[in-house]
Amino acid sequence: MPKCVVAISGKRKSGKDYCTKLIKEALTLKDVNVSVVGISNSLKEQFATINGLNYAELLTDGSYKEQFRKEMIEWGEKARIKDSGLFCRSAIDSVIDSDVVIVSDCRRSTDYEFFTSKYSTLTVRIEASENDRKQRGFQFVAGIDDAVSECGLDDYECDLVLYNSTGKDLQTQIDIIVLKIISLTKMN
Ligand SMILES: Nc1ncnc2c1ncn2[C@@H]1O[C@H](COP(=O)(O)OP(=O)(O)OP(=O)(O)O)[C@@H](O)[C@H]1O
Repeated sequence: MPKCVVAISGKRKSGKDYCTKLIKEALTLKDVNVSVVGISNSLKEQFATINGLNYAELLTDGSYKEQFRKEMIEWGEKARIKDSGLFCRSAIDSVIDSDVVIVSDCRRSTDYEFFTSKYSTLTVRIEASENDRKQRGFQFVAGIDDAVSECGLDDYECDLVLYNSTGKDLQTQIDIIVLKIISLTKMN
């Protein structure tokens, strides 16, 4: 069972994956046994298994994923109504022996409820200016960026906020988060 779950959220192109990678590298340098999982990957894996599809292709942004996108979203919503923790559970079950698990894409309050109720969890919000996000490829899409799947955690009070914008000292913030994670692993 993980000693610490780092549950990351943030708007599109805020840098969730980028910061996850930096946190993972910094923890690995300190000999911490750490894994990274994604809730949306867990959804895609289950959808692929049930429908006999190519999971690896569903992970890419190509036309294969686009063919199944709508159906996959609808299936995921129905599955979440029955069991809101389904994809969180299957994501973390795959790495249950790691001391630290970073969940790189929490989007809904039910995701945070799942992890905080079961594990010693550090909730981390990645913040970036809209300008920086746009430079990283963000474009507002109605129906996506104003939906619960993107805004569900906007008002959640996370334990830590990481400012990943131009002019912010990201590395110092990563160092602080890493110390906090290590202290949590020592308490459990
Ligand atoms: N501090 C940074 N310095 C340089 N490049 C960055 C920084 N933060 C993010 N990026 C780049 O911006 C792009 C988007 O970042 P990333 O994929 O981490 O965002 P995300 O929040 O995971 O996006 P999405 O919500 O679409 O999954 C990537 O190409 C990443 O390498």
